[in-house]
Amino acid sequence: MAAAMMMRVCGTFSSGLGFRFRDLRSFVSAAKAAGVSPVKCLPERVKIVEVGPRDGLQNEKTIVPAEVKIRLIDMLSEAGLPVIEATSFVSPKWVPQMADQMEVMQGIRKHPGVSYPVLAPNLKGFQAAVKADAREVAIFGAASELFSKKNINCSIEESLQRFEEVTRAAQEAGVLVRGYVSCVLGCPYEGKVSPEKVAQVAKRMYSMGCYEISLGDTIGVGTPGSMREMLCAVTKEVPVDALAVHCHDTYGQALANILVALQMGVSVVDSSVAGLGGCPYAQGASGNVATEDVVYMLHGLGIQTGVDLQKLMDAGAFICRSLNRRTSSKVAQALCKL
Ligand SMILES: CC(C)(COP(=O)([O-])OP(=O)([O-])OC[C@H]1O[C@@H](n2cnc3c(N)ncnc32)[C@H](O)[C@@H]1OP(=O)([O-])[O-])[C@@H](O)C(=O)NCCC(=O)NCCSC(=O)C[C@@](C)(O)CC(=O)[O-]
Repeated sequence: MAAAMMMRVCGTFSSGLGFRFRDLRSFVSAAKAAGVSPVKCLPERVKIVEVGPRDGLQNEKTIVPAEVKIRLIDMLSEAGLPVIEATSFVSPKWVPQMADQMEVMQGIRKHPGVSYPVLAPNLKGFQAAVKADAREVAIFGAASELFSKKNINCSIEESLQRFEEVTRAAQEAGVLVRGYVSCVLGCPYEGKVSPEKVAQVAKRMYSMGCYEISLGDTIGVGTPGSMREMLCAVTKEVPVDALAVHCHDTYGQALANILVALQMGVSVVDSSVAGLGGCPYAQGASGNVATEDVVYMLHGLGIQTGVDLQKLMDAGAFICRSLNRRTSSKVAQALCKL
């Protein structure tokens, strides 16, 4: 009886197919009433959003040639990643590494069924992205005023107004929009960020038409405890099946934080091949969680991703060779010794 109830409770909350609880608290209460632990619920399939070619490379001091970026994206497509963030349409004065965005977009082999979103902070970036044939863009805001100012040179409110222009234009052009909220578990300039502030910004971005909101622990300070608290607040405002988590691994908490998010019904995870990455405007931010490590954990939990781990590691080895860098993926380090 309890097992059947658990199947029903977990199935509706975490599959992302039929979210019937108003918020996470209702779900947890229902699970407890059924005599089952809500933390045992995991999705059957997770969508991995590979951010290596953008988030992974944007902070590299030496310019990576466009042909290397193109080869990396092609290898990631071959590894079965369903979403690969390809580049950014931002100011080349702010992020010189992404100045070759048009060449990259024109050089990659677009696999059917794979999405290649690009960052677009404003209408100018959106229009350039459309010219480059992007079918999906990502707008990127923050839950911290100081980070917003440092990263995109405007207040949170000004950024949301700019994003509304982008989402309106995108709707007219039939382009999908994903939204990022940065600093959801802490800010390099302001310190603690309140879960309610994160929920408020996420709600605004979801209401203006973002199909998915990626919650960024930009400097990797979160723990499973703060991740749970933040998701409790956000799931009151945005359906859990429209949420993704984007964890940097500065304090070694990323996999644990992702596991908590999965247990709470999130089924979209951002990660970066070889653990490359870091935002140029977030002091102290280290790399994103490595895609290899996320895939290894998910497959170990019996969760499908559609990703071929060996081909993914080949892509990681390729980019590390090109950057003359050791991989940050523990899984790649371990398996390469075999
Ligand atoms: C937003 C701006 C442009 C504002 O920058 P601004 O200087 O305030 O912009 P502006 O409107 O005053 O324009 C200044 C100049 O930039 C140009 N410009 C204006 N817009 C564009 C554009 N889209 N593309 C190309 N050029 C642009 C514009 O044409 C003008 O050129 P000028 O007349 O001087 O020659 C700037 O601050 C910027 O580009 N910031 C991007 C910063 C960035 O890319 N950060 C990293 C990504 S976010 C991140 O990594 C976090 C994330 C997403 O991964 C999640 C997480 O981990 O939390």
